[in-house]
Amino acid sequence: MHFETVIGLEVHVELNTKSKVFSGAPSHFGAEPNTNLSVMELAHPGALPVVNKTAIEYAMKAALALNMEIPSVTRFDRKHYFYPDNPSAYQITQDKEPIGEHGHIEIEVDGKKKKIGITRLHLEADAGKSVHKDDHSLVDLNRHGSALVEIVSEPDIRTPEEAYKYLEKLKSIIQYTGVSDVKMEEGSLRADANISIRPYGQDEFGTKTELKNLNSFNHVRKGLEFEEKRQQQVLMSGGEIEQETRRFDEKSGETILMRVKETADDYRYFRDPDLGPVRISDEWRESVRESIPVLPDELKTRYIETYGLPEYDADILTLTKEHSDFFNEMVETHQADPKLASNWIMTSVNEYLNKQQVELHDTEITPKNLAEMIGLIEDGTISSKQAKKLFTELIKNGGEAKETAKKLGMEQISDPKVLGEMVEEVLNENPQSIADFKDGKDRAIGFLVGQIMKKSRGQANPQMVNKILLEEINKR
Ligand SMILES: Nc1ncnc2c1ncn2[C@@H]1O[C@H](COP(=O)(O)OP(=O)(O)OP(=O)(O)O)[C@@H](O)[C@H]1O
Ligand SMILES: [Mg+2]
Ligand SMILES: [Mg+2]
Repeated sequence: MHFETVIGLEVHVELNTKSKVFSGAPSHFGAEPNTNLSVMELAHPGALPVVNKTAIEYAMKAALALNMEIPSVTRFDRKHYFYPDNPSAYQITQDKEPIGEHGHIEIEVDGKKKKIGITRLHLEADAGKSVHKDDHSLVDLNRHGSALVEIVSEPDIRTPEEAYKYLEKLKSIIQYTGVSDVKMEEGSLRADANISIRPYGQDEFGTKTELKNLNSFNHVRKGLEFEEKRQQQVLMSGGEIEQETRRFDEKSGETILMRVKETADDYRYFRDPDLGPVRISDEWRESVRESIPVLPDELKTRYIETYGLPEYDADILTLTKEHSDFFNEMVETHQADPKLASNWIMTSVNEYLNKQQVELHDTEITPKNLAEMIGLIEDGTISSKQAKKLFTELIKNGGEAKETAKKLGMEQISDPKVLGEMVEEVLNENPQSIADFKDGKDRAIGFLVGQIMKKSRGQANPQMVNKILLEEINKR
């Protein structure tokens, strides 16, 4: 039997507001445990929430960037559950009237574009953290009450690869808006994946399982691939899928049962009586819309249409804001050739970042020195082989391209007189190669060029060597 996979993603994004969503306590990452607190987070009797206006605006910004509609009134509800890191025993969230609804983003898989619907985006208070040590548990409430948005996709995703692309695109859009750092490793972006399968042609969805503990987009993809196969095996062997929450185990690459959901959780949602409705006027919504910077899709089109870049390049350059800002500055401020700039960023720069597991701002390469370096290749001052070495030096230790090239003794020899003498010497030393070339063995030229490069310790300008060499051979 053939099955179709159905996937829906829940993504939590922590907003980078200075203070928490319902109190004035600070909310920066990395503080000493239990220092980002106020009476609100501790749920002291009588503590009252006040909604953070910036958090509302950031949530609106994210919603608009995701093509969502924003209603004129949005409200807050209490979602109840007991947990040691939740002193009030409820979470302030939004149930029926979220800030954003009916959005979508466009992804591309194997050259095919596809729209993935986004059901809703709502604003809520993040939870605290329990840290388990030996035989006891510690509670850190620093994250408790930080402004969090949950972005819920429609079950429109059909493959683990589409899920990966959706996350990549969502992350890049949110990053461009500037409302979150979207760093999975710091917990400012977290994803849960819901997945079910059904026989092809069947209308109803199958029973879904929910994957948690996904620490990277790669794990999302791997976890979904495993789960897809596991569910198929269960159905093929006559079993039934249980509605379960499972976690992804990175060591084995398998998903492991955490708990079975027999019924829907009873959160006893009700309107938070301490928080009034938030009214969103057309003017407010439109002023937030205007504050949204150019988003990756628009930038991508601009790269293709204005700079003539292939779609492939444009995609990679717009994956992070840091990359496209870097590229823009190379091209606009330092007049680098767009295609050459793109090539260097996509290959050498990205290879270095992947290998060292760092980000652009952690390195010493700048739009200025990379653009200068490309200029040196273009005007023949350095060879492309030398450029590779110079690049490594620049990205590690920085410096101006020209000066660094000089320091590394890299300037190319382009003086025809000096090159002419070298050609002369090499030809005199290798009469057999000249004869071979005249017999039609083109490979002899390569050998001769190699000898000249060797003589010049790699500094001769190869194009000029080629030209002079051919001229001289033809004279003999
Ligand atoms: N049969 C299904 N197969 C795969 N995905 C599904 C299926 N039904 C729903 N989904 C997806 O599961 C997700 C459900 O998220 P939602 O936040 O609405 O509910 P929840 O996870 O049950 O609630 P909570 O946020 O309290 O955990 C959505 O992304 C939705 O598209
Ligand atoms: Mg949810
Ligand atoms: Mg869920």
